Amino acid sequence: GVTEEDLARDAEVTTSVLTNGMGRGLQRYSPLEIINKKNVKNLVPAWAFSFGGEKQRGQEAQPLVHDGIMYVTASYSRLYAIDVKTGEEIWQYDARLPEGILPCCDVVNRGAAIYGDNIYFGTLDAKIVALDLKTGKVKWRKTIANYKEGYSYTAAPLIVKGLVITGNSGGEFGIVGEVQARDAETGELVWTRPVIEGHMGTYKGKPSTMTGTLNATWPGDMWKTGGGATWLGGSYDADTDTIVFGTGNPAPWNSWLRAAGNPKGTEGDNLYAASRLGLDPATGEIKWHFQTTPREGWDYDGVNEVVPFVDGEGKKRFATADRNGFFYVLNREDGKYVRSMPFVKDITWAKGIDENGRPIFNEENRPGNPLEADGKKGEVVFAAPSFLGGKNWMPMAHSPKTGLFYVPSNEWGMDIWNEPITYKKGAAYLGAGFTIKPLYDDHIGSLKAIDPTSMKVVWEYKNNAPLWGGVMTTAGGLVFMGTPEGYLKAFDADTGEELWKFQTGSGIVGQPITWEMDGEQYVAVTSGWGGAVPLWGGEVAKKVNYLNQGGSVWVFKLPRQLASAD
Ligand SMILES: O=C(O)c1cc(C(=O)O)c2c(n1)C(=O)C(=O)c1cc(C(=O)O)[nH]c1-2
Ligand SMILES: [Ca+2]
Repeated sequence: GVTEEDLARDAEVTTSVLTNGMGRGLQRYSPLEIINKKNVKNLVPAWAFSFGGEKQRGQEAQPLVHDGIMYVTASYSRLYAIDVKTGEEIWQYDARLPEGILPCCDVVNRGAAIYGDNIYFGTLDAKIVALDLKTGKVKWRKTIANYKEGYSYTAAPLIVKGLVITGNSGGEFGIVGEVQARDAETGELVWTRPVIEGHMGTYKGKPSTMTGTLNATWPGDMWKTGGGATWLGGSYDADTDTIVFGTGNPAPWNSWLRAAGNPKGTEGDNLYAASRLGLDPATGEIKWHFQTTPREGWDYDGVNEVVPFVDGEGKKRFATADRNGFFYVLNREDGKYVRSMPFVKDITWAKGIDENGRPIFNEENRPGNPLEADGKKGEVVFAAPSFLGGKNWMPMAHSPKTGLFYVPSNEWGMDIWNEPITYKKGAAYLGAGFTIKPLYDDHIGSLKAIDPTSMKVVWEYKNNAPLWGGVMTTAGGLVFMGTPEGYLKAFDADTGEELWKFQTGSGIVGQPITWEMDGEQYVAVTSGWGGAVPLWGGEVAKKVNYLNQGGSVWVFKLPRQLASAD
């Protein structure tokens, strides 16, 4: 079976991909260099596999490869085991979702996790399932939360020291964000860590510690339905033995309902929504927090992946590119702010970031309070980035070789306004309206190579449609990324020059991987347009409504005889 040591070495071992992120640090970097800048043009398809049915919605998964089998999840909470040599199906599992599930942003699933003889994945009805790797038989199935209250699940689980660690989704329904750890063998809960102040964590079935201080940064009872969904899963920094989870938007979106009126210092910050939390994997206790958007009011979820790396000065850091448009470097020991830069162009909501990492707000760019207007609709503001973010869920990659981060971003804005809202269990809890708009005629998507030490953009690749897929980089000097237009592309990691592309037949919102088999290097990515853009993208959704849906995984290889060819 797969051990903790195997997971710890996943970033270095090139013959398998056992974890989300190609290593629990989520660098999405492969030391493989069989495919390089010169020969990448000879990359050809090896096989493709269809997920079948009418269920062709967004395919956001990262595949895994282990012991001759590819494991890949698909929309509507399905999981496939495929012979990695031939592309033939070995088994499939369909979670058969109940009526009435409430995912905010398409029926996506971002991937699975392998440990022991099991594979684990979460389903849209907020359950976590353990399946036998060889047969696909269910070993156990546990409830993360009640889907009827608006909870769902879309992320890849994280495995650390025999624990299956999951977050939750539902920030648009007034749920409470939480991280849970289960015994991988039995599925029994070991600890829970709610992320909103005032809620009680548990350890082995007993109350552990309260998160924060009751009513310190939330007015009245608003903490009870405060959001902060931990919907993108976490990373693990082995050097400091810390699990890092981001937390989503506070609920409701209307930030006037979460405002101060509270004399205790950090009034109305709404901790720990729109934050990053460093957790102790053994107990779920919070070691540190860093809030990117206090009293968030534009739907800037703070869930983005936190990636441990070593910077140009040899210091151990974390990097994270927030939905709010700023790229942050944090200290690895305590999560303290080190430096930041805007990574999209026309940020309106903040003038910048102060020396403590706190945004310097443009208060006039906060959507207005309905109570200061006609009581029904507050003042409309045009804000950028749009609520879908300078960067949404799609993960960046880091190359220790170039030292750069490759950040998939989008340049767009929105009209946004607030409305009154009261909480009703299982109903949308926004108190806001919005229309997303492009900022430039020729592009929305922008892949940026960012130097995390000098804080400069080294190169940029502009894409017409918004980017919605993950990025991967390799020691061969390459960056791989898919586009909604359907291409998987390879770029020169130093210059951004496009070196190869292949049309997969539907938009790519998946996450590429690479591995080595019989001395040849392979690349795989899922294809199938979807996710939040077609559902929530306003004028941008109209602009890209010609894109076709799909549902497949594509596998490419560099044939041995073409590895040295010009
Ligand atoms: O607050 C939440 O619980 C939550 C969950 C999810 C999700 O689980 O997919 C998304 C969002 N928020 C969100 O704000 C968002 O823009 C988004 C985009 C996507 C996607 O897969 O395209 N999911 C989500
Ligand atoms: Ca959200």
